[in-house]
Amino acid sequence: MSVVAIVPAAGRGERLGLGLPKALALVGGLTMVARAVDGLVEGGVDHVVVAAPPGDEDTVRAALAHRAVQVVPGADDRVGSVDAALAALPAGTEVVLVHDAARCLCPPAVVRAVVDAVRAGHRAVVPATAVADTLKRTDPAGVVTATVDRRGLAAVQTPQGFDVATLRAAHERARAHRAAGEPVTATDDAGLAEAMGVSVATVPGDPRAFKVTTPLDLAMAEALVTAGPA
Ligand SMILES: Nc1ccn([C@@H]2O[C@H](COP(=O)(O)OP(=O)(O)OP(=O)(O)O)[C@@H](O)[C@H]2O)c(=O)n1
Ligand SMILES: C[C@](O)(CO)[C@H](O)COP(=O)(O)O
Repeated sequence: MSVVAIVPAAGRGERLGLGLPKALALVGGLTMVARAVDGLVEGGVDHVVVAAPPGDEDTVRAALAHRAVQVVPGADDRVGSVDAALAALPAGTEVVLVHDAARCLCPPAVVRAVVDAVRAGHRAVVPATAVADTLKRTDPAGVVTATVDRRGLAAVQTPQGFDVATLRAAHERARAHRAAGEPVTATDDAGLAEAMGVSVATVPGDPRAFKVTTPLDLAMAEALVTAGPA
């Protein structure tokens, strides 16, 4: 059974603020996109398709030197970037993972757990962690209006895994909504599958699979790599 990973890496990294696409930022001397791809391959993925910032495809290819990956131009948002990579999936793909380049320290064990759960028959699988903070709703002025019961809530990471037909159908549906002028509000691929009524299973996530979003996250990633395997 062929396992292919799509790596959305086309974001501009505005919140990181380095003036370069986030996937090309270095963590321990290696780009985030290269670290993300290496973790996927170590986790048993057979082939990787990377969605690069349009115009930066060659830079991303150079960052991935010696790795057998396909690089395609991404799009204006994450859903579009994943959709662009989906169009490039090789024939014979059965399990497909979608994994943020920005979650570059995700342990290979999480990748394996997601793949195993799809192979076990789940159409959609996400790594999930417990929510540690108390959650509040606020009004536009920032005043708390309610405390949210966090029991039963989970923070969801990537890689997210799907049987290929499910992910294709979810993105076809999103594309059709967009073509009809309707907004697509899902912030992850599992959300697109949920919108079609697909049941999404969870496997345990890992704190090291955190998304590098801000300069503090980058400093934490650097510190983790310097500290070595935990
Ligand atoms: N048009 C986009 C936007 C995001 N992504 C990817 O989706 C993942 C999660 O996105 P995020 O962390 O929000 O990255 P950025 O969009 O780069 O962040 P920012 O909003 O700060 O610019 C990242 O690996 C990013 O490269 C993508 O492939 N295409
Ligand atoms: C896909 C994701 O990483 C799952 O937690 C997350 O939704 C991406 O969010 P962003 O809006 O692209 O930062």
